[in-house]
Amino acid sequence: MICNQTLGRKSLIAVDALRNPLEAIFLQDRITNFHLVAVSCPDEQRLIRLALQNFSAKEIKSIDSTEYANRDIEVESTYSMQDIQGCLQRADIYLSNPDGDSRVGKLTNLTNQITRLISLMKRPGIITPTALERCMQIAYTAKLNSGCISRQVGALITDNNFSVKAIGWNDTPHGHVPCNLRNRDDLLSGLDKIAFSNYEKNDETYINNFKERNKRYIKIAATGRNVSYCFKSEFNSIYKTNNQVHTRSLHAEENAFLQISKYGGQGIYGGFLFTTASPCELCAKKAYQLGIRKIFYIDPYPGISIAHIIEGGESNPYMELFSGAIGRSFHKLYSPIMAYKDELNALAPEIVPKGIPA
Ligand SMILES: Nc1ccn([C@H]2C[C@H](O)[C@@H](COP(=O)(O)O)O2)c(=O)n1
Repeated sequence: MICNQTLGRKSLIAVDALRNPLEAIFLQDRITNFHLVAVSCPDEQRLIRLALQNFSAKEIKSIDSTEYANRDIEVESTYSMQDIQGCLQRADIYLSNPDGDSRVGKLTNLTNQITRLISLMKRPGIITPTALERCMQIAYTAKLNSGCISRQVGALITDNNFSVKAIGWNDTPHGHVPCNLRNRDDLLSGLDKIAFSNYEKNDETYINNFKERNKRYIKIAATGRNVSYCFKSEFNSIYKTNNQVHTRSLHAEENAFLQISKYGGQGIYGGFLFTTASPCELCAKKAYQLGIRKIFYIDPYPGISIAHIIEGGESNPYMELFSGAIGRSFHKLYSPIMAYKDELNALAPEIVPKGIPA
């Protein structure tokens, strides 16, 4: 919020539209009261809406090829091009706009969310977080524990009253060394033996491929960086596959489900799953089988798990895009500047009732 000196009024500034995550990070790092707001809706709704606005299938394909282009990190222009997915992952606030109708007067759902947000920006702590925000914030915090070098995901399971039953993040099984703490040179020079599997240490095809791929990282190792690696990528590069099963980590959702089997707890039939990335096919099957009723998510994880698993059969869990503040914006918007009681008292001079000695 800035003060417009000519009019003597406070203003909020909306920048429309940021589509590059580095641009967004630049502003997030420099402006304390900057909130990166992602307005999104389920993909099928997005397509309906574009069609309602008379975009042809060809035009939609062309927009998508720019906004959701495949990224090659070795090409310099990658860092300045549009990357909606990258921006979604960096957002501080998510607004969900699932209505098929895009006429402004009809956007009550979106308008309500924006009104709430502006009230919080003007007066942090004026209301408390929603149950969805509270729960997703826990999942969001949990994800930072992940030692996965590809993507960090956090998950939370609650019953249908939002009472927390388990949390999880994607990581290797307890006892295995997480990927961020392993390095290529240790495997090749036979150090840190416990960190590597017998397969990695002994399979000739794997080792030969690994040595070949290692050449590109030699310069980086010389700078002192820990050159860790993703086993899934190494393995898939040999057999020219893209098999997710080879990830060393348990998925965040799976880990949360397993906490209950491991340490005991309450059944979660009919409960809710909060996850920072929508579930893959394997986790979607587990959630379905466990009788999870609603799945709240932030990033759509690529794949067919929603259409193929979640929407199949007749006891479908309901998928809901998360809406609300997360991470640093959660703290900024919900931390009152001073206790509200003190603010009211400071504004209203005390009245001493008659008859009571001062
Ligand atoms: N719903 C999801 C999606 C992914 N992951 C985790 C598993 C791997 O650790 C990592 C894989 O990310 P990527 O497929 O981007 O390599 O993310 C997860 O825990 N839950």
